[in-house]
Amino acid sequence: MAPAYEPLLAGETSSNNNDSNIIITQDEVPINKSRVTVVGSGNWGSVAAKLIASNTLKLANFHDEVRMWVYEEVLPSGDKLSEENVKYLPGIKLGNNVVAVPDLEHAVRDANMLVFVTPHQFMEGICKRISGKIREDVEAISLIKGMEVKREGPCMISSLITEHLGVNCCVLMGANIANEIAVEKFSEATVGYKENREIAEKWVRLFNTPYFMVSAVQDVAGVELCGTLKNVVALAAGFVDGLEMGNNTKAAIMRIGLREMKAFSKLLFSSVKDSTFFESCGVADLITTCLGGRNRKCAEAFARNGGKRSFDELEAEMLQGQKLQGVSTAKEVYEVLSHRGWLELFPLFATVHEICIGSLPPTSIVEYSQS
Ligand SMILES: NC(=O)C1=CN([C@@H]2O[C@H](COP(=O)(O)OP(=O)(O)OC[C@H]3O[C@@H](n4cnc5c(N)ncnc54)[C@H](O)[C@@H]3O)[C@@H](O)[C@H]2O)C=CC1
Ligand SMILES: O=C(CO)COP(=O)(O)O
Repeated sequence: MAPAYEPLLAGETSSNNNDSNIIITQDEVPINKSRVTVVGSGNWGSVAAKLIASNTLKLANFHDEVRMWVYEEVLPSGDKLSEENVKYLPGIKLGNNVVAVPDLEHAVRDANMLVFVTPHQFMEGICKRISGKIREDVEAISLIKGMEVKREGPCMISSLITEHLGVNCCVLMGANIANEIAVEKFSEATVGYKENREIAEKWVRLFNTPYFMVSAVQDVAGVELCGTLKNVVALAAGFVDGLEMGNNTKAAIMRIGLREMKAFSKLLFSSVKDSTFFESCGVADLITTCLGGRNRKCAEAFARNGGKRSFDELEAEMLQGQKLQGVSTAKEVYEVLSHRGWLELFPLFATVHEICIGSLPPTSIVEYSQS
């Protein structure tokens, strides 16, 4: 039997048969069809479902239907989120083959490809709820930019998924502001994988479209740390914008931030590759987030208000249910830095957290970050 990730043969099309797990290729070789569930239905989660659903219709080795777990608070009575996520992605059709499922266990139980894309703070609870309730052959991918800090040390979200669910977990990160991809503007993304290149290629095929170009690198930690840490630098860039310090200052902050991202990643995982920082997940994501992301936007407002309005207040007012990842990531990074005695090595990361909690004024971003 050919593996499910066997490249498609020319002329091969979807069988459109949702009732069977087996299809027959032109060579009469039966292959397993994969079932995909997206866990999360926020701004990026909805766009990810749209990308995937456009491909499962075209690719023969995937079932057409894509289930999307919808946390109950987003279900306005009577609205079908499978057509449009009126709260987190209004005005965009996700595809008729996206099925919104409010029950988490029901959403994941038949899938052998799980795509995790929720704000990072909810992932541990989600993993606990589905542990032991998923198929044994599940492959997972995390699109989540963030980390947890445990007593033992930092824990990336892909590791959290692997530890709780006992499954292999790739990551997909990149310069991917969701609202731009939703209207099919061109962008790139990076899949990070540990060992199994064929699984990574299967994920690439599931996400890749003419306007969303995906490539894979063997550096799961590097890719995930890039996506996670750039949110801290984006806050610094937002402070600079709020203080109207200009483009040169912002570029300087981005350069110092990139240097800290690389140094921190390599101190945590010696396997992290320099080349990863030149992929979409690295410098490109840093640039787009510092120019147009939500973390930048809220940090700009925070600085304009002289730090007098909290991030929680600004998030609720400006993002209407969407979640900032940078403020909690800055805290998590700070905990690692203090615990390991690295605070002096990472002045920008440390200063961002101290500004967020009100220990330093926003103007400190340039005074302290350079030392
Ligand atoms: N939005 C974007 O442009 C991009 C986001 N990302 C990353 O993707 C991840 C998810 O982001 P988004 O989809 O944008 O989410 P979002 O920022 O739109 O957050 C809202 C989501 O959180 C859910 N939620 C709220 N309370 C919850 C709870 N108690 N338990 C479980 N879920 C709850 C909501 O139902 C909704 O699905 C984040 O790590 C983010 O950094 C990555 C690339 C782009
Ligand atoms: O990760 C992102 C773009 O790649 C989005 O960043 P924000 O969460 O700051 O909007």
